[in-house]
Amino acid sequence: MFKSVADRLGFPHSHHHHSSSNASSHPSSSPSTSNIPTINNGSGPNHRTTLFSSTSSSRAPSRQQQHNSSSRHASPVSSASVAAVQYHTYVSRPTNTTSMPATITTTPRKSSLSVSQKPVLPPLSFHNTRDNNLALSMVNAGVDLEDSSTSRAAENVIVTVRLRPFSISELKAAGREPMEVWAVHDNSRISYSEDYSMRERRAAVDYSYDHALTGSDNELIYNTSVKSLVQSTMEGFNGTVFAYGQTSSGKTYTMSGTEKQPGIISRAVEDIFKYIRENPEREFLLRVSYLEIYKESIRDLLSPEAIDLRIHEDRKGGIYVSPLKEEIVTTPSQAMRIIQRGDYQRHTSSTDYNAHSSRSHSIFQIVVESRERAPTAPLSPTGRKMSFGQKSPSAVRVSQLNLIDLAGSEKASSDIERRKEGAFINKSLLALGTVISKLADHKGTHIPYRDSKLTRLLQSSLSGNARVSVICTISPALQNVEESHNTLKFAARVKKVVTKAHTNQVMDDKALLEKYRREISELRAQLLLMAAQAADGADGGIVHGSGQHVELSDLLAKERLKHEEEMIEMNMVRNALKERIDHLTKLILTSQSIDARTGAASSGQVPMGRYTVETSADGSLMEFPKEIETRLARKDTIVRQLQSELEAQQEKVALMKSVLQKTAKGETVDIERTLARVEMEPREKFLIEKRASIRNLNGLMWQDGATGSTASAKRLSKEIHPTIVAGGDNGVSNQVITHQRSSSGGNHDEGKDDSLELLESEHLAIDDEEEDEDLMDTPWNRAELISLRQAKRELEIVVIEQEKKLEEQEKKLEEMVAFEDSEDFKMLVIELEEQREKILAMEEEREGFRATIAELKNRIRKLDLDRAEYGGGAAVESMATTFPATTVNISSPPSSSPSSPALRAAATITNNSLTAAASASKIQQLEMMLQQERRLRTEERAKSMSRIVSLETEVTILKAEQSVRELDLNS
Ligand SMILES: Nc1ncnc2c1ncn2[C@@H]1O[C@H](COP(=O)(O)OP(=O)(O)OP(=O)(O)O)[C@@H](O)[C@H]1O
Repeated sequence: MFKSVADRLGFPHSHHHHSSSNASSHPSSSPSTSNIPTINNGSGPNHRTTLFSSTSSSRAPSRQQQHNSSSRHASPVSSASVAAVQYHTYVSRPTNTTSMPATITTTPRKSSLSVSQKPVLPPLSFHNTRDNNLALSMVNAGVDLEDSSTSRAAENVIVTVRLRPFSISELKAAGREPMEVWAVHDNSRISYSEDYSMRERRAAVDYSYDHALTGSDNELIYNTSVKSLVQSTMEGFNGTVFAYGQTSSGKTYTMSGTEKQPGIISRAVEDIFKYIRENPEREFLLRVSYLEIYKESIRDLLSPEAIDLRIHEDRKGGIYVSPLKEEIVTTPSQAMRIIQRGDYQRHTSSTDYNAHSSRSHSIFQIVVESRERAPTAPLSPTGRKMSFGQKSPSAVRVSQLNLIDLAGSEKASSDIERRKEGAFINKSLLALGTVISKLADHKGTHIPYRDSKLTRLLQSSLSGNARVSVICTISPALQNVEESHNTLKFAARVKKVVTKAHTNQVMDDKALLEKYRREISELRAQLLLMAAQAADGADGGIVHGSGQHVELSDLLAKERLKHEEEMIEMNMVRNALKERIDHLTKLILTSQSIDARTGAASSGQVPMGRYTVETSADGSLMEFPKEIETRLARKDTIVRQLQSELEAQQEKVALMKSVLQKTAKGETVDIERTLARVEMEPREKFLIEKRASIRNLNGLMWQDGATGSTASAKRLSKEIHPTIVAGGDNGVSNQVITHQRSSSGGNHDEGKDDSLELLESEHLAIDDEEEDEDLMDTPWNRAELISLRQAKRELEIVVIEQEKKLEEQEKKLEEMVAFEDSEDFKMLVIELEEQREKILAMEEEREGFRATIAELKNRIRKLDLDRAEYGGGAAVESMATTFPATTVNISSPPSSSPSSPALRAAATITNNSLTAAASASKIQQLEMMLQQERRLRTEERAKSMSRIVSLETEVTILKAEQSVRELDLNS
């Protein structure tokens, strides 16, 4: 975060300092006059030397630098007045100019400088590359080459105290009427409330700040305390905003806010883009980084896996963190997404005091590069001279905005881990307090920035070249009064710290804006050069005399071919160049591009891809966009592969699950077939992918032919499909298309197999050594072409194999489908239905029998009971009604009944027992019959069941095959 910026902004490590503060934040002091900035007319210490130059000048110029140096430029006093200054020239001035103090003005805005205030420059002259470093060192020494670097007047840190409302838990703890400890007056003073000082008998206190605010309105706090600082960041001055205060006092609420009350960070981001929109005369490049200091170690919130982030200091005293990821942003939403990503990584936990307590200090940084927009240079075929006569581009202004959410100080926590974190937090806040006290003293004593990572990182801002706004948050609760009072004291001390921001101008490759613009220009020039060459070629520049008949015409044909091949290559290069130009142009923001992009965003388009910049250990930007892009692309491919693999696995699991469920339900499933189906799907996908890549390869080889170079296309096609092309002199592309269609499947005409086989054998037979030497001599990269062909061949073979397999499967399926349509199948289904009905009927019958048996058993039991109690007459009677025929036979005729009651009784008993015995045997007989019947039924039922099962199996198989077939057809 501080790396390249600090590097760029280079603050010396001097323990300087500041003009005395006029802050009057002392207890019981009268309202402050601190808002009036100290005016420093430039006699103050000039402690900025921009690091850029020092770093670059100390290095041997790289090839790129050497090359660029020819287009590096330092513009004169007023760029408009010297429109004739050439882009490739730079200004030379006597060396003593470098010792010239920066022009200091009391006007904060750079644009208000008048020409007369600037040092008078000697006439321009041309220089070699080495002189460029001189120009740079002047920038570093604070002398801007276009117009002098602008300084703001020295000013005190802007201090705002924010008293938040009672939280629900505080209200609960305090009962219905919590005591107001603090009273805010005139939006700038804060004192004990009368209530509190009377009840607690406390001596009155009265602090004055730039602003003292209450309530929950984040817009208000942004507008009063931060907005102007963001504005000046856009104008080229560094800005740092931090929230300081006890845990749960409202720092995160202030910096990040909520959905309804967006905090300072998102408002600043919005404002930055608004500024770009409203300033069409400049172009901008924004990049952001986000880090946290957790337990005294630094973590990159945008690249959490990065380890060993360290604070470095360059020779000029600039502080930076490395390695640290910076991402270029082109829309507010992109910036917000990055912040969200970082927030997600941040250490927060629930503590005794705050459910979402920030356990780390976080620093979000936006680096703003900007420059006056040069009118688009007319393109010249010679490239390097393209800017000749143009208005020279101005130097790049670089500034940074740091938005810092500190972790809150707290009393000992009940949780051990929290207590450990708390110790780190308190220690670094103590270090911050000490640094602030020393800075506020203005005694020039040693400032212990190195006591903590936090103070070390804030060193650049606190030691001078930044506008600083501190928001001190306090809780209204009685139990926090001591902590709140400490915060107010800290706020009063900070108020005394004075800083003096100045714009930082860079004319170096470290300003990405400059680098990208230059690259764009160079690419454009290359494009033009190519166009010119192409035009030359088209003019027939290859005709070498005439009259030598056959040999010459041969030569001519060869030359033409070569030329056409060169055209192919040029087309490719041109496309690559255009793409790169497009890409770089997108990164540079102008009011128009922002508008266009917002339009695109609102129509749901993604404006652009990710773009990151990394920093090397020495703080210089290592910018390998292409490498990063390829790395990202590679990563993306891997992710895609993994995703499709995952999907395939998930599908498998789902299928197996459904199979299991079916089996659990007792349904029959053919596991082998299901597995086969599962295995087949990825293969299908693979096949489709392979086909697509073959098409791409073909496309790559043909597309240039289509743009006019038919001869070379023919040659290429000959290389790849000799037999196909051999026959036809015209309609090459048609043939190719036909071939592609037949090989891309879906069309199963007779010719297909033949052509595929032909292709296969052909490819297998082709030997690279035998290839047309002429073609290989073309600008096409020989190795690349060979490997391209190799890849194509391999892919085609794979496709052929896969297609064969597919076809076999299709055949099988067709057979199955045919069977499904056949009479046999219909009969099977009918039979199945009949069997089902039979089983149902049998089951009903069985139920009837069961009822009868139950009835019989009941009666037997009753009979037995009757027999035991009364001899069983009633039972017999009831038996008689049930089985009349048997009863008649068993019972004796009524006429033979004995006359005497005793005899009659005896006879009845005998009769009854006889009847009972008879009916018992009858019952036994019946039961046997019943059992036999039951056995029969069971057997029959088992038979039907097994038949049903086998029929059902067959139906399941058929259905599965049907669906596989559908899948095939669909794919
Ligand atoms: N001005 C305010 N208006 C309304 N609610 C607020 C305000 N300030 C803070 N809060 C609420 O108080 C609670 C604590 O605030 P916050 O998390 O911002 O504290 P913090 O100082 O960041 O604490 P820590 O140092 O533990 O992270 C949150 O629920 C927050 O929404």
